[in-house]
Amino acid sequence: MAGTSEDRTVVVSAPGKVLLAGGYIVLDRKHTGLVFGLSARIHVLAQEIHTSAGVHLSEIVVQSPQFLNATWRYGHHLVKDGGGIKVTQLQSGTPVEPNHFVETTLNYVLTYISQVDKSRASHGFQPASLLVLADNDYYSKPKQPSSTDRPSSSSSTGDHFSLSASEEKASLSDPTPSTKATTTTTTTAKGGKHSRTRPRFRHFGTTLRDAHKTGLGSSAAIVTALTASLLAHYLPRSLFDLSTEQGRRILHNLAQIAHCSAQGKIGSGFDVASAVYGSCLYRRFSPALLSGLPNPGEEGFAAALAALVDDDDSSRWDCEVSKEGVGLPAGVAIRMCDVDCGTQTVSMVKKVHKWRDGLPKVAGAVYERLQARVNELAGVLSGGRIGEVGKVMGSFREIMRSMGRDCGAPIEPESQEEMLNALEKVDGVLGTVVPGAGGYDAAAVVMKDDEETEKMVQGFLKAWSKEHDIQVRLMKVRGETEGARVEDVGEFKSWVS
Ligand SMILES: Nc1ncnc2c1ncn2[C@@H]1O[C@H](COP(=O)(O)OP(=O)(O)OP(=O)(O)O)[C@@H](O)[C@H]1O
Ligand SMILES: C[C@@](O)(CCOP(=O)(O)O)CC(=O)O
Repeated sequence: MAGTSEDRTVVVSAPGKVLLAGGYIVLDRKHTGLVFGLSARIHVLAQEIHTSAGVHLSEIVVQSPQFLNATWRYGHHLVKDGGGIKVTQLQSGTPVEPNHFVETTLNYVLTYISQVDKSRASHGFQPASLLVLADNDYYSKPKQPSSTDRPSSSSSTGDHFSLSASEEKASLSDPTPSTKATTTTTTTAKGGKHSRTRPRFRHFGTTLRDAHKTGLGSSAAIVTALTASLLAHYLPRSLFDLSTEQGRRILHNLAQIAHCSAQGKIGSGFDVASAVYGSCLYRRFSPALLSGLPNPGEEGFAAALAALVDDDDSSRWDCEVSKEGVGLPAGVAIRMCDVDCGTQTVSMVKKVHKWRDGLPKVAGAVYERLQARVNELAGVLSGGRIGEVGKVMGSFREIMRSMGRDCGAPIEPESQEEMLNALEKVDGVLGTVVPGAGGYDAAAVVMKDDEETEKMVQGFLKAWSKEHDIQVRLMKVRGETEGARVEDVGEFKSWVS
């Protein structure tokens, strides 16, 4: 929670997503998608930077301590003719690659703040530090060195499993059970035991560019959490309060606009919607909504942005987020299997759209069939009809596969098909799917939520990995209904300066 008026330290987190059913069709306002929020969250801790007496600093610093070369420093200025606030990345020492999502979000959110809080004109933006902490499942595990070359001491340099200074900070001083590091014991090449500590936010030993994403929607989660933490840090509660319906609407609208701009395209926005609201049946907003908005820095941008974000006319913001009829049966979980690959969604969407535009009637009928499965799946899951999950998911997969064949996009590649078919035979597994756009992103498994099933699935994936010389693993992440939330700063106190 934000503290007193002097202490504006705040942590906001936003969940990742899994579009269980509705990929492609959800790009069309006629249709909806069934999206679940995930327990993997991106947290952003916003705090003031305290400067020594006489030192004047106006930087906003964003840092991702889990990656190499991931500190972005920004200066900012007010652009004439209502062009809003623009940030400029400052370089000192080793050049740092720009972070387009972070920079764009700052442009939009600082502009919005300066427009709705007139006192900003006189006192500007105090320097702030924004720390991004992503749950480990957003990225594939760094490759484990083979047992013969694994160093025997975890302090050796270059060992991705050793603790970086920041990891030590997190794992050693985190006070609550949920943030405590877990210790696992492995057998070394010489047969000795070797303990290593797994911190809550691990260091991936790579730059962000080289990290292997698992496809949980990191950009939507970071844009949403960064937007919310900036709003909560700089604005008084009377202007932004995430616990209210109005606060969530402001967050949703602003994050959607910033995310679309950073992506350079207008996706359906299901990922930002679930980052804000959690699991839901989602109908997209009309893309025309954003067409009249000037770009950051252009004349009239600030006023137009604030008017659009604050617009509560539902005929303009015509997206629909329905949480009713979305849920999971008791004792059932959505889990994810990382295949350590990742997918180029954009090229897949192009192929599907080319096919749809060439054969509108055929495609229309296929989309209708997919929509029927989306609705059925939502009904079966929220109604607790466990016995029907497999059939509905199987039928959804079949139509997606056939659409993929027709348009030449690997929506359910053969390797995934084979693995999922075999996985569905494991006791306790109810259904599987390659979610979202499909391809090689992490696969989703709807399964019984008990230790026995988890063990069997893990055993299956281990054997499958060995047999096929790949790395497939059951991630810790699970479907979760809650959206963006303010976290207890106390849980992050080792990161507060
Ligand atoms: N931990 C992080 N710290 C800072 N920026 C991040 C972090 N994680 C993601 N980003 C930003 O998000 C971008 C990744 O966005 P992209 O759309 O490629 O992936 P994604 O949203 O995870 O994709 P998918 O929907 O397939 O999961 C990065 O280039 C970076 O700008
Ligand atoms: C293809 C699409 O419908 C879903 C993409 O989902 P994902 O990024 O693969 O989870 C695109 C979109 O909805 O923006």
